[in-house]
This record gives sequence, structure tokens and C-alpha cells, in this order.
Amino acid sequence: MGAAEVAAALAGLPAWQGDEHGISRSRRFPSMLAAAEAVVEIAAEADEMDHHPDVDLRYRTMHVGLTTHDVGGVTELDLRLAREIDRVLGEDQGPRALDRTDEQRTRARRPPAQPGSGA
Ligand SMILES: C[C@H](O)[C@H](O)[C@H]1CNC2=NC(N)=NC(=O)C2=N1
Repeated sequence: MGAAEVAAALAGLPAWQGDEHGISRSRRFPSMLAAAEAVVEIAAEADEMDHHPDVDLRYRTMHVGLTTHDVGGVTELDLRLAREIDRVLGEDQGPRALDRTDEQRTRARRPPAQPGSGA
């Protein structure tokens, strides 16, 4: 896919940047656990598509890079996975809903309060 085509596609993916060699985005989560859980969801999508991102997780900030290794550049598969990743991150619902989702994910991982364990 040429530089102009990638640039045109990026216009419809506002969280993403890059060029014909690769595209990337970042996202900060409320906690490292919330970030890691998002990575797991992305991995499930990636396996389903048989197309895999390069993920870098630093504390609670995730960086995702997409390129098609077989071709050495951006293909339609990368754009499709980018849209899936945005969907996993809940961005079709706006940034406030995003934060709620992360909060709820983190909350769901906590063990339930034990009755009679104080407080
Ligand atoms: C055999 C398997 O289909 C290939 O290795 C796939 C797996 N996932 C992949 N992911 C990415 N990003 N690029 C690839 O070229 C690629 N190739």
C-alpha cells in the first residue's frame, strides 16, 4: 500500500499515526492490569485474524504498532486490525465511556469483599 493510500486511511483513524512502513497508536489506562487486559483482548482478535500487532507495555501505557511483516509495509489487514483495536478500546463510544470500561474491568478483577473481614 502506497504512502498516499495509508495517509488517506489514517484520516479515518484519528488515534493512529504512521506511514507506508507502519502505523501505531498509544493508549494510557487507569492501571497496568487494565492495560494488560486490553492486550489480551487485542491478542484474541489478532489470533482470530491471524494478523498480529507489535505491542509495547510500559506501566499503564500501551503502544501498538501494525505492519505486515510478510510484505514489509502496511496492508489492508493492518487497517482492519487497527479498526478492531479501536473497537476493543471502546472508542466508538467516546473517551468517557472508555474510562468507565477500564474502571469496570479493573473492578471486575478484584475479589469480592469478604463479609466480616473488617471495615
Ligand atoms: C503464518 C502466519 O499466517 C503468518 O506468519 C502471519 C501471522 N501474523 C502476522 N502478523 C503480521 N503483523 N504480519 C504478518 O506478516 C503476519 N503473518
